[in-house]
Amino acid sequence: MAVYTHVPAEEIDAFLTRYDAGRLVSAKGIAEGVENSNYLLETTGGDGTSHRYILTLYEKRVDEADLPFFMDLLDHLGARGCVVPRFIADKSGQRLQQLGGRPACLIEFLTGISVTEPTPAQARAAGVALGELHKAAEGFAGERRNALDIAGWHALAAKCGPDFDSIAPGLGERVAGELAFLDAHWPSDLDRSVIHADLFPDNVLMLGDRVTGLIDFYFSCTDLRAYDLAVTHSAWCFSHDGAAWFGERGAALGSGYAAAHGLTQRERAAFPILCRGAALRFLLTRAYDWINTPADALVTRKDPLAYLRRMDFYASADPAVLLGA
Ligand SMILES: Nc1ncnc2c1ncn2[C@@H]1O[C@H](COP(=O)(O)OP(=O)(O)O)[C@@H](O)[C@H]1O
Ligand SMILES: N[C@@H](CCOP(=O)(O)O)C(=O)O
Repeated sequence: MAVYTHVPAEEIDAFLTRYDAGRLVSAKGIAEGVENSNYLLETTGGDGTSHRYILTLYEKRVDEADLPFFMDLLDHLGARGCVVPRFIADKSGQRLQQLGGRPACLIEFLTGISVTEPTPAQARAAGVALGELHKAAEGFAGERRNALDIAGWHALAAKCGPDFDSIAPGLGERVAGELAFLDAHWPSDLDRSVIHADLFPDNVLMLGDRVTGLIDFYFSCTDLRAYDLAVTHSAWCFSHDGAAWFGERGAALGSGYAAAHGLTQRERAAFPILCRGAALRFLLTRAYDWINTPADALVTRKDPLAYLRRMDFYASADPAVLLGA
């Protein structure tokens, strides 16, 4: 469960009086997620209708100064037909608040379920949604540096230092070797745009094969567009432990993305390296969290080694099979 900051229900009820959002009926900490504290709120309006909202308190890696970028991006994407949640303004037009000593926002609740074992049809729908997101992001004026780029990976690796080997013997050496490989081979000539950068199945809400919501844009940034597809590939096309790769999902994801956005030959050629980078990025944040998560946080830490297995797979896979024919 990701709740780092505990807010009593009375405080949430008082907080809600700033909004035209009704009175609090229930507030529940949300089990999923690792970055922020999230509550699902249910309220009743004056006419007796009930409403649901997400209350997010920003922790850890989210810098308060970046919140206007995320808000503007979701306004831009929402206005262009992407199913993304709105940040809700209070009675004075303010969207960014403070609660429990943290920056906090009230956010539109979107229906849908996060799939745990995506079918190829669902992977294709995710590819289409990512392609449409990239199309909709064209013309967005905001920019945000990716704090988790290669320089950021080096910095994280240095912070984990000797603790890597407490996760698995030899892990520090593996990470150093992969960083050296990526330093030498990371492409610099591919198109850049605003990307989601964390489009895991738990950040895509679906009903059947239909995408009903894209959430959790708190890693979104300006970076290589095809790197976003690589992140999504690493998250959607493997078993949770990273031991099994599902080629049909990869082909479906790739064909959905290519149909909605298009993928150049240079992006296809660089794809295996982008996937190695994506695998290392999540290995590193998971390893850092494995070592540093506070003991009293209600959060399920994610296994770094599940991303070491993906990294190994990408390093040895036939590049031609990753996105299908
Ligand atoms: N706008 C939303 N509509 C519906 N559910 C949401 C929304 N935002 C978050 N959630 C729920 O909260 C969970 C955690 O949110 P997320 O933004 O992924 O957290 P974190 O940033 O901590 O990883 C999601 O998996 C989803 O179940
Ligand atoms: N997707 C990352 C962790 C970030 O959590 P999320 O709930 O925001 O996706 C991972 O799986 O390591």
